[in-house]
Amino acid sequence: MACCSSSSWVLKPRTSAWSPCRRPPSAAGCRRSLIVAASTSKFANENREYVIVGGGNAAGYAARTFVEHGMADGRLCIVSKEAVAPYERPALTKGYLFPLDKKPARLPGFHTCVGSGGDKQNSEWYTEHGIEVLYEDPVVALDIENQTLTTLTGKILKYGSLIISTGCTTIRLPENIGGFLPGVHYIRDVADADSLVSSLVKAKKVVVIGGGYIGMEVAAAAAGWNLDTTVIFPEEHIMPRLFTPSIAQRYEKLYQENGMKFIKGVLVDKLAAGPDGRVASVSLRDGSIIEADTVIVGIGAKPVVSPFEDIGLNKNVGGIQVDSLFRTTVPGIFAIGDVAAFPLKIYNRMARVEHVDHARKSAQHCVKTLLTANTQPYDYLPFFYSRVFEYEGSSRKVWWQFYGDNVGDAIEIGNFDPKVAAFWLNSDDRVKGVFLESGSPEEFAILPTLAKSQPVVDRAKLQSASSVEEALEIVKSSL
Ligand SMILES: Cc1cc2nc3c(=O)[nH]c(=O)nc-3n(C[C@H](O)[C@H](O)[C@H](O)COP(=O)(O)OP(=O)(O)OC[C@H]3O[C@@H](n4cnc5c(N)ncnc54)[C@H](O)[C@@H]3O)c2cc1C
Ligand SMILES: NC(=O)c1ccc[n+]([C@@H]2O[C@H](COP(=O)([O-])OP(=O)(O)OC[C@H]3O[C@@H](n4cnc5c(N)ncnc54)[C@H](O)[C@@H]3O)[C@@H](O)[C@H]2O)c1
Ligand SMILES: O=C1O[C@H]([C@@H](O)CO)C(O)=C1O
Repeated sequence: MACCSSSSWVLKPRTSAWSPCRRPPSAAGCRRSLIVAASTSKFANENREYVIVGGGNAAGYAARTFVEHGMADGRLCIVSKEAVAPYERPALTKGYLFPLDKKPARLPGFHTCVGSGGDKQNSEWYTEHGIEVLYEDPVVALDIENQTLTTLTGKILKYGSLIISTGCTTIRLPENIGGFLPGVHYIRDVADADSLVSSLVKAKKVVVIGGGYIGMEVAAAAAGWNLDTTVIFPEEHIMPRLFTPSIAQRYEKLYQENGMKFIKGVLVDKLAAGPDGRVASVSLRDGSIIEADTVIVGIGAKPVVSPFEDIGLNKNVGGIQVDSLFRTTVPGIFAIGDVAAFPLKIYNRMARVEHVDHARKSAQHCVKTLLTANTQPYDYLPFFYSRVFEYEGSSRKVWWQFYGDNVGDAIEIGNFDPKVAAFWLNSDDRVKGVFLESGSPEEFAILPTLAKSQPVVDRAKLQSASSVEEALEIVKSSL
């Protein structure tokens, strides 16, 4: 069989609307055409038809979609800053931090796409599918005119189409207040998680700074290690961007029952080192000092836009601006996952979503658009979740999911025994967002339909529901 296109390694024109041949190439055929084209090119061996920058969650799902379309073999290159093949990042603050005697998750156990029931794509999987992966060699420069990328080690990669999936990086406390001391941890990748585990094995007093996702997941993990743990954050309650004060209070009580201490409404002034140079204490703006041998900081993340600023950024939500097909303002260049500022069609606004469901779905949608005649706009329903206290022997596992938009008034039903639900209604009594803790699989499964359909409900009837089951029935019957 002839290769899909004898010109498959001749770079395509930079248009986001080109439609390549869709016949699956034979692996051998494609590799032959690579050798022929490369030897005649000015950029010998440097031409790549499709390049993905970033080897994270979105990249793993994008690679799978290339394979599904028969367009990976000999055509796709992933340039990664990390040393390992793409993995399901959420595991790092969940199974990865289980106590060492409670079977913690380790690679290769959670490479993408196992988090959604797909193949475990380890490094051999990429080799077998003819995908070139450049590890530990971040991209440091982009030349839009010449369609080239430069990596840290000096490789110059000429691309046909480029997908940027550089994700986010952790926001750090400044060095001059002790944010870089030994024993102070941030957690974004598997190397960070390993470093944290090496501190936890000898830790006695842990301070967690930040009351968001990282703070709550890492604090729950520290409880599993039976460590004296204090969580410090500037707001009134945990998870301030999503939880209502009342929902937060229920979770805080559960954490306190597991030995956690909270210091709320205060900012950190300084982290100080002991005689061994490691962090020894955390001073707060109110003058108090808390001893700590291990500090974990989770104060948010920011999109990694460098060195891609010239492509066009979104001023309001940050990140690289794309349209509903993940096309940037430069033809042939796309952005997906945490770094992409995209039109959130359902709410008619631009958004950046720093959660794994969007990373997976944006990757699939973008690659489908690139490889087929797809012109269907991305129509995303925001989905966030967390799971804590999952380790064997924990007295109470916690699993919540949220779909939609947390705008308007929240109506809360249930006693956290273990279920609780919340429904956000706008001024027209339309359901905008739904939250559920410890629901059954069937109950969780109905949530996206409720949030997507946004039914108008009888507010008084919903408020008087005596159980989560009854409340869900009321909303379902309004569809
Ligand atoms: C600890 C943790 C736990 C999380 N848990 C959950 C959860 O439970 N549920 C949920 O919905 N979401 C969770 N998230 C968020 C979720 O992991 C992200 O939304 C998702 O990983 C985004 O995928 P991405 O591919 O856009 O970015 P990432 O997965 O961050 O991948 C980006 C990759 O690009 C690399 N990179 C950056 N710059 C360059 C460069 N110049 N050249 C080459 N490579 C580069 C990075 O090293 C990284 O490997 C969690 C995040 C973290 C950090
Ligand atoms: N289950 C999940 O979806 C999940 C889990 C872990 C991480 N993540 C992702 O990882 C990234 C980082 O998470 P995160 O928890 O760091 O961010 P976050 O935005 O969820 O929480 C940041 C928290 O930091 C605190 N804070 C902010 N500035 C501070 C300061 N100067 N001093 C002290 N506290 C301060 C606030 O309490 C705030 O709630 C995000 O993209 C997040 O979506 C998601
Ligand atoms: O989405 C997820 O993927 C990982 C894990 O399931 C992979 O095995 C995890 O902990 C999630 O929350």
